[in-house]
Amino acid sequence: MSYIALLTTGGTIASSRDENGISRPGPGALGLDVASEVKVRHLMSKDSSTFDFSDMGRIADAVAEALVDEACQGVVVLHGTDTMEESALLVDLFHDDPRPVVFTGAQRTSDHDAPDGPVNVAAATELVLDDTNRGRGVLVVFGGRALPARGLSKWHTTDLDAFISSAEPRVVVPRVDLTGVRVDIVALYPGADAVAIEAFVAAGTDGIILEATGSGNTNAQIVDAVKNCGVPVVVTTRVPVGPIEPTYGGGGGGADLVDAGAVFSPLLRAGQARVMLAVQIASGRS
Ligand SMILES: NC(=O)C[C@H](N)C(=O)O
Repeated sequence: MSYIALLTTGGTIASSRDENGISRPGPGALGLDVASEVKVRHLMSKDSSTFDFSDMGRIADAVAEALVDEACQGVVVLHGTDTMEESALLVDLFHDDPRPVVFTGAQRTSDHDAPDGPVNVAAATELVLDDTNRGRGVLVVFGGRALPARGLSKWHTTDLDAFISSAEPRVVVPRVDLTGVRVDIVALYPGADAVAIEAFVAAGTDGIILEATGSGNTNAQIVDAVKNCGVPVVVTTRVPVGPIEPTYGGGGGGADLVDAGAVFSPLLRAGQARVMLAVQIASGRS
């Protein structure tokens, strides 16, 4: 009999609040009425902000393992919203199977008066069962919308419609292990200097994501630090929406960053640009 594989990882959807109102993921009931054609596998019970590359790799492995069975129609992954964009992208990069993989979660805990988790899970399972979603890669179903994982970012801390997506074209790459890869994100702002870049290089970073201002701009000190850092540098922006382009000069513009050796991420924001660069670094090693 065919079925949907449901992988749980924790997050608010699996959380309840203690007497002080603090939310913590628990191993117990998700408050869901899962249909009999759903096979649940509890992977972990963590807040997604605590995830590292090995946790994300475990999720990618579990998705691949679930899809080994031909009777599995697709996979739903329950995941915290804080880093869903990173895990969903990692799974999407390796997902070369037409069956849908859908991430979802919740903004409200399962003990909330009006939890959003059950509706999101129902929407995610419906999406897996709809054949028109075959071949679309990894999707995120949340707050009434289905978005591609590629280009996803969390745009609202509490709204039930928590994500936006810039829908980059999909490219699938061979699976790699990210263990031991270190990619750091440097936030840029007026007056930023080389200290963070130099500290990450001293700590042994393999690559740096610059979360630049505007369409991908900064100042001459950062451009100099990029020129001298000796590791790959990818430029993204702190602006939530819009293309990232090297269209400015003047010493600290995006065009100067490119001249200094940086590469632009046309749409991905920092979290996903970091996963993408880590996969590229790991692929170069294997
Ligand atoms: N809404 C959520 O799921 C947030 C939670 N901190 C998590 O990412 O695990």
